[in-house]
Amino acid sequence: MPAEGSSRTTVLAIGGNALLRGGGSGHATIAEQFEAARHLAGPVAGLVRTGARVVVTHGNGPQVGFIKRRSDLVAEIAPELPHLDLDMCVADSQGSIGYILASGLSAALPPPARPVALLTHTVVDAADPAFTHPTKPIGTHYPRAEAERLAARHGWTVGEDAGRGWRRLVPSPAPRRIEEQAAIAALLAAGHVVIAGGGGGIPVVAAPDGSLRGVEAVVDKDATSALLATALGADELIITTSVDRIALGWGTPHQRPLDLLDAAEARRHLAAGQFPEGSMGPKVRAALDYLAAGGDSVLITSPAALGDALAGRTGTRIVRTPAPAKAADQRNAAAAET
Ligand SMILES: NC(=O)OP(=O)(O)O
Repeated sequence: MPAEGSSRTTVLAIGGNALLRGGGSGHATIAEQFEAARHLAGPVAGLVRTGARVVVTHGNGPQVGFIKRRSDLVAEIAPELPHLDLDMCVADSQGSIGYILASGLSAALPPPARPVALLTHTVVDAADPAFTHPTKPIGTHYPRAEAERLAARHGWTVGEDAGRGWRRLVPSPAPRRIEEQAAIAALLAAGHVVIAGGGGGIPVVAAPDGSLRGVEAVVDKDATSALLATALGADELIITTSVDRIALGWGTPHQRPLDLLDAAEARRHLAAGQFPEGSMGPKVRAALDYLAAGGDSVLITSPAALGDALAGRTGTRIVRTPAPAKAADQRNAAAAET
């Protein structure tokens, strides 16, 4: 529970993959996912103990693809069952992942803080060009030939996913508004750890009468996390990913981890192609969106390193204002040696 009068707010984004690591194949058992959630809960509880109000957002890239695939396969043997469009699949994933994360957090949070998983709708623009240009990888990674066979059979768009295999690609429009923003703020003020914006939010478009209609898309959870952090006036956005720190020259003999950089440097490296699409690119772009909207600081690190990163021992911090050159050089040089 935040200290009385505290208004420090942190938005912490967790990738859908983070719960699935237990299974080497990326298909962890449910028990392994609950175990992973218990591991994630420790650093979140640590944040809460510092008095922070914490919103946990999460990805669903693998899970939403599994749910969609299940629905498509069931259609072949039980065609009477309702088909699930992507908005339904995202809603399903928010329920199941929210359940798993809340379970892990419940055990770790200092009383009387309690987690609340909130179904969250993300309003997108019906005219977003992303609807005709699918880029968001979901579900299982396949060898190229298998992905192309499935694409031909089911009418999927498929593409290579950052060197990790081929996956189904779906539209990923930019998030414009979080429908439950005020409810999230109220839950935070009441002392809850709020799990929200899961899977980037249930993708909806708004009709002129204000009603919401689900659409066939999966919104990028880092983009939604940045928008939510901005909307809540959060003091910090933390984006967790598969590495402890981001790096220049990733995968080359000249790879250099980054400890501290400012928004202008990050923008320059992004434009130079240092942060690939489908991998670090969307995370750095989300960080820059948040900083451009007035946020002060973004921390990028892995879930396992989160505790150390919060203590300043690892992680990459991107700050809005120019980092003092000497301090940044010293910290990046030290990072390169580790
Ligand atoms: N929705 C989303 O961006 O999920 P991942 O981060 O798991 O891909």
